[in-house]
Amino acid sequence: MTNEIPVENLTREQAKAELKQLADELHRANQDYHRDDAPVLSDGEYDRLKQRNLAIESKFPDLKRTDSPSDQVGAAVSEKFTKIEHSVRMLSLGNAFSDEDVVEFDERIRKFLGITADQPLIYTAEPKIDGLSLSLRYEHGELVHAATRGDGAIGENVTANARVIQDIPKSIKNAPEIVEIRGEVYMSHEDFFALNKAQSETGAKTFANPRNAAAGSLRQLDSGITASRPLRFFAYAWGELSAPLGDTQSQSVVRMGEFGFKTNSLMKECDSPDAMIAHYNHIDEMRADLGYDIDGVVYKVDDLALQSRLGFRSTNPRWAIAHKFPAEIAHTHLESIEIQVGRTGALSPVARLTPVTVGGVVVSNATLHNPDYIAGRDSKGNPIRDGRDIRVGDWVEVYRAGDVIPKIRDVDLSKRPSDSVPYEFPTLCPECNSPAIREEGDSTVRCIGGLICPAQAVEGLKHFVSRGAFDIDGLGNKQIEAFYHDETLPIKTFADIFTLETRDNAQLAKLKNRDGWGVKSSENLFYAINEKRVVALNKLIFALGIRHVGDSSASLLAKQYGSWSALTDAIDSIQDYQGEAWENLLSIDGVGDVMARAIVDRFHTPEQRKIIDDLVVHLDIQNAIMQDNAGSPVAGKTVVFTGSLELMTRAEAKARAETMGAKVSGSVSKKTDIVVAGPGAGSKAKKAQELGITIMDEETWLALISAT
Ligand SMILES: NC(=O)c1ccc[n+]([C@@H]2O[C@H](COP(=O)([O-])OP(=O)(O)OC[C@H]3O[C@@H](n4cnc5c(N)ncnc54)[C@H](O)[C@@H]3O)[C@@H](O)[C@H]2O)c1
Ligand SMILES: [Zn+2]
Repeated sequence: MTNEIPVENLTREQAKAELKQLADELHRANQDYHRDDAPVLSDGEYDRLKQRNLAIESKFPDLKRTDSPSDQVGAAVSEKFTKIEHSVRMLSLGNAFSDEDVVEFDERIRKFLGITADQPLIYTAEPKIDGLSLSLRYEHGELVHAATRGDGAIGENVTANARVIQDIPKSIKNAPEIVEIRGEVYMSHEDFFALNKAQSETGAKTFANPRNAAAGSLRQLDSGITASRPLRFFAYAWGELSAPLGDTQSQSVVRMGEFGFKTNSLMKECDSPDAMIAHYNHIDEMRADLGYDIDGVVYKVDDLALQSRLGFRSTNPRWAIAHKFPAEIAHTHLESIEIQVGRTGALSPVARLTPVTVGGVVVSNATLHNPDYIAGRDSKGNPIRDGRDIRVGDWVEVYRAGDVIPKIRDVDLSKRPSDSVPYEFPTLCPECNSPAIREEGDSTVRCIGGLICPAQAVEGLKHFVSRGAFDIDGLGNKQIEAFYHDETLPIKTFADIFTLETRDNAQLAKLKNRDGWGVKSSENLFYAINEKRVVALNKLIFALGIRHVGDSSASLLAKQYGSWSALTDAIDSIQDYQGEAWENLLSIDGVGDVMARAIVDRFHTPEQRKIIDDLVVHLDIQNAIMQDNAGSPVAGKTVVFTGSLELMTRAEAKARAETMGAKVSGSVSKKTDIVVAGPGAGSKAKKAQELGITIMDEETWLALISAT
């Protein structure tokens, strides 16, 4: 919704229609998030839609719907659970997104209560835990039931599950007859990572963030599953009480601690908006080191007598507000910088971060682009971030926009450790120790090791088998990694893929004994590989993974040269990036100097060339219909030369035929279209005659192909 109309310009009609649409969208988002633990929108986007809905409603109060999302808490309970009606409603919180919002919150409260600016008013400020809320009812000190928030009035009965959470006491001492303790069920970062790892090892579903993991784990029908999940609980509020727990918010929380609940040690009493904001900033700074997710800071009026005078408004208490952290931005430590080597040898710096949840997703890596970006320069050499460089140990600002890879936007110099040193970009490839070089005008540093570099070799193989290239069923990234490192039956080069079956049989079917492979799956793999021995020229060129040559460039090259031999002959004849063949290559629309050099370099480097030559002997490469030959009389035809040729050599005849879009074959079959027979043509000409195939002499053939 980038081109949405500003709220002040909306007509009544538009406002009405949009309120309907927002109600639907937010209703759906609430169900995805609260009932199904599977949000589709990011939290930032959800908050934005909700704010817009609110803004439209305040401009057109009479258009506010009866099912307005502003009046709803969470989502209706899932049918999976029995229901529990809350004796005191479980509410949501109003939001503050800026410091001004906090100041206004204080002003509103003072105005409501008639407390002037010079009179004291105490607030508590505490982390807003990003989990899901749970209400625990104790009667005579015994836990009798536990319920999720649900839609605020009716929650899901998760009593059996609450009983298996360690932080939740089964009974409490010295408590009033009826006590409802409310708080947040959450999962620590460490436990979240361990759970996801275990889940993925058993092929079970993994969770996007600790909140979803906590919600998914609590809302289980089998409490055995809940018990196996490391859930934690912080107490911060209460529902029905037969006697108060204290006179203030702070006292009540202390009392809950005495009952045996965990309470948050970062809760602080503040006497002004400034103090609240200062504590918010302090908590923001600690955020990355807490070990669990928080998404803001909650401020509450401390005095419970004032809280009850303030009361509620729709779905929120008037006496509290959640000051949210910006959803798509987070701050964290840069623990180290790692270099990843890609298929083209590019050394990509990756920041390893202390995990932090940004926009609902846990982020532990971010791209640092290239050496310049780390040093604080853009591609033109202009300073970025005012020239601030990025160092290991720094405190950095991470952001995500949409679904893109997280990035580091800025660094806080005030938090830089005094012993930190500027990052030195490696001059050797970390994978193969070959020199890593930065070419003129290129912001990227590259390993020159080519396919002797294991990183490039593995990435090159992954590309080779990818869709759009050889696309071999059953041979994906995971299998390539495994085969590359396998000792008995390795795949180190392209050709190794096509010799896999022979090598395997020679070793008495080793593959089928390997982990994850059986007779059937190895046979399937060999079948899939054999199917791909016949390959279109453009696919082969693309599969080689030559730098700058994507699939459309590969098709252009294939159309230009028509055949593999024409292509290699042309490139082999190029010297010092000059001459006719070089000019021809450059003349292809879409092939520039940089790409042309990359192609020539690839074919002219002996080790690299050997890899290609070793590969093509296993393939049946199909010619491309050449662009210029769309009208060629022999385009797409299969030609056989037999007998001795007098006007040209065999190699030349083949190359020229291929240049014209024909396919040259060594033997005559039903698929043959033309047989060019020179003197002494024997059995092939005879067979052609029997099959009724066109037979012509060399001269006629030459006339035919030069006619166009
Ligand atoms: N991505 C989505 O599609 C989607 C959908 C719905 C909701 N959401 C997210 O949830 C938020 C709204 O959910 P909400 O209704 O739970 O409101 P909320 O998260 O803004 O605030 C209310 C909740 O805060 C929790 N909380 C944590 N620590 C607390 C503390 N110390 N004191 C008091 N309460 C504390 C309680 O569970 C309480 O119910 C949105 O802002 C959004 O971030 C996202
Ligand atoms: Zn290398």
